[in-house]
Amino acid sequence: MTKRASSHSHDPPKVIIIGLGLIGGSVALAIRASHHVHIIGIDIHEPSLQMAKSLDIIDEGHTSISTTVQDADLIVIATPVSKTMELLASLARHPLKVGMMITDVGSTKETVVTESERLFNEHEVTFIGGHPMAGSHKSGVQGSRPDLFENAFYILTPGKNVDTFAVERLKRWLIGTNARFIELEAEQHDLLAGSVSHLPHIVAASLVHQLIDLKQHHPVLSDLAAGGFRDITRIASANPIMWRDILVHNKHVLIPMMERWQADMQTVQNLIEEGDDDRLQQFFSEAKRHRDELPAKKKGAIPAFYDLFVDVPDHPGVISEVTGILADHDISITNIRIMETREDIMGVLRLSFRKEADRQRGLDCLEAEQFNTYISE
Ligand SMILES: NC(=O)C1=CN([C@@H]2O[C@H](COP(=O)(O)OP(=O)(O)OC[C@H]3O[C@@H](n4cnc5c(N)ncnc54)[C@H](O)[C@@H]3O)[C@@H](O)[C@H]2O)C=CC1
Ligand SMILES: O=C(O)C(=O)Cc1ccc(O)cc1
Repeated sequence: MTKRASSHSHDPPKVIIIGLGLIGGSVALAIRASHHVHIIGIDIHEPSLQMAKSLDIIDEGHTSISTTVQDADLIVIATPVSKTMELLASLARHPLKVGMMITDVGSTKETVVTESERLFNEHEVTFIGGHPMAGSHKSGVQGSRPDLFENAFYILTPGKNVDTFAVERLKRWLIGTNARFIELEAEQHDLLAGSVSHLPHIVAASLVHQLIDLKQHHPVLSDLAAGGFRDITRIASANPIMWRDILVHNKHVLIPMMERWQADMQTVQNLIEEGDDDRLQQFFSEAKRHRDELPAKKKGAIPAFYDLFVDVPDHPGVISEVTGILADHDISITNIRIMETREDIMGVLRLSFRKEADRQRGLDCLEAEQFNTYISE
């Protein structure tokens, strides 16, 4: 169902965000940063709406789509994918403004794009699938940031009936994300996201499951599972409902990938059993070569951090001196780690920043205080 525009021409455009979590909130903030708009948030969880309102992410909030959608110029659906499918069906039953646009942010694209093509076939509205390839294992609107997608790939999957002007229009809406837009076929998107994001997520969760079993007999294991284990399993702390939906909607990609994964595990097992040292080493060196070739600074499904290394003399108080200099210049760091203590009693601090600009400012002010800093890719 579509209807003619009814709002007054001087009213700011109306943007509706359905699902005010980490991603919905961050998209709202990015749109607000670049447009004069009225933003309506819709979420079944009332406290999320209140939080979004108090953080000035939305202008008004509602717990159902009801009548609010009819004047919308842009609707962004930012719920777990199965809910997105239901919401698309529900939107198609509502009167919508002619020429308005709907997009989503879900981690899988094919089922959503196919469903939208079926539902909006007769409507004068445009649906373009979207997937910002950045985020976090933390969920909820309180973690929203306008720069969450800065420099990240933001994949758009326009269906076959969508023209290039509509894609440009959506990019303009999302310009405040400062993301790098690329267009892919939904099918290709799901294959690639399956490989770099969905399968690794299953593996991370499965590693944690192994730990649960062993921990029952060896309580000290939790303490030992710091460092590498924490890094490789960080994503297993993400929202289980969201990940359940991703697996359900990317089933046909993930099943063959998991078969391949199991075959690879079997191969490694055979090499160990056969004592084939050469091929075992080859297994690791080939993986290392390809891993080392991955771009270091680009944001992808695994967020990159901007690291700065600082030589520090090994004396008490030096760490607070470094962090104090950064705090004095109002520069936030996301992580700090003592890398090594060298024989010549110098240590190395690794400081992680969220943005390249922050790292550069950090470098400038630490160098000004006579610290030796360097960047290593
Ligand atoms: N978390 C991440 O890092 C990324 C997530 N995505 C995708 O973004 C989408 C949202 O993820 P997050 O923001 O992380 O989740 P979240 O859990 O932070 O937020 C989801 C929000 O949707 C609301 N919601 C659920 N059902 C609803 C319904 N029927 N109507 C209205 N609101 C409803 C929830 O109350 C919640 O506030 C998912 O489809 C996910 O696949 C995409 C890129 C990155
Ligand atoms: O936290 C991380 O490293 C992520 O990989 C976040 C993420 C989760 C789901 C996506 O579809 C995209 C990015």
